[in-house]
Amino acid sequence: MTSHCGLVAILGAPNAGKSTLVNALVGQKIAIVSPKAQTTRTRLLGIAMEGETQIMLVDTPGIFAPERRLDRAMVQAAWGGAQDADLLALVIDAEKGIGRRTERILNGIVDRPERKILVLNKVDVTRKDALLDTAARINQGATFDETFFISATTGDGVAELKTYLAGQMPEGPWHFPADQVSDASERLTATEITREQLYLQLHAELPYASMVRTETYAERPDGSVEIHQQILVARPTQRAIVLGKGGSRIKVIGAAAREELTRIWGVPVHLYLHVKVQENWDDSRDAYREMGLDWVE
Ligand SMILES: Nc1nc2c(ncn2[C@@H]2O[C@H](COP(=O)(O)OP(=O)(O)OP(=O)(O)O)[C@@H](O)[C@H]2O)c(=O)[nH]1
Repeated sequence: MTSHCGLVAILGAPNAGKSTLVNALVGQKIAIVSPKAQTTRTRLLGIAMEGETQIMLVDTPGIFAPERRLDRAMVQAAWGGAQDADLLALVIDAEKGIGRRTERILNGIVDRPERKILVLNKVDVTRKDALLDTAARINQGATFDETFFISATTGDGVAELKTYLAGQMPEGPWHFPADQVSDASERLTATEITREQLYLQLHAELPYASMVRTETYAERPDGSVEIHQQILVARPTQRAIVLGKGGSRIKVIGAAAREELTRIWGVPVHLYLHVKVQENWDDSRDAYREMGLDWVE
């Protein structure tokens, strides 16, 4: 049989469920998911296999009106991820419907030559009439070749979507070995998993003002992995929040991240976290490079 391989760009407003969908299509967690919008910062490739077809999925940061430099860089990464795609998939939170952000993306892709599909997500929590109404309204523009109704969390409709995507991929050799699920390095995975725990364990504004940096990653002779990470925050008050009373919160964050990494890699992980105050960390080019983002003026 001839092999097929192609790139699908997953677009959508923050919180639409793009990362959850990529994980569902890959069949394994590769992108971090959180109830907070704008969790996804960098371009990350998920790799799904269906028979002899390799589907590369670009999980882009949710596109929104950028004001801060960090946000602008994320938007730039999002559109970069959509370049060279064989197919564009717009994911919409069906329960919320079409907001300004989705409209902006729609305007951005309407004239693009690629095949486009509409994915209405979260059908598990959406009323049927609202669902059909949203689908009909968006399809008035005749922008989309197909419409899918899915739930990325329950898996409803995901297999059909995957089969469809596979059928759209052009003929060609695979870009990755069949058992590879993502293009993220171990370092990046470690960074992302700790960042996910920061999002999950902390509330309020703090996570947007923080950055995780993996300083060292080393395999020990016994096969386990030792990782040292810095959590950069902008102010001493934020440091105190991350640490928690007597260091209790950083302990919980570290333990959860360590467990998750051990589960993903199947080897014991030793994780050391240090919280560091660095004012204006988000104004440094180095920080952007480490996050996989381009510096924007
Ligand atoms: N009920 C329900 N919740 C979902 C579904 N898919 C995703 N979610 C939830 O929606 C929230 C956002 O999901 P993500 O996958 O992080 O969304 P995203 O579009 O990648 O978000 P950004 O990283 O902000 O761009 C999470 O709390 C998910 O658990 C679904 O099918 N049904």
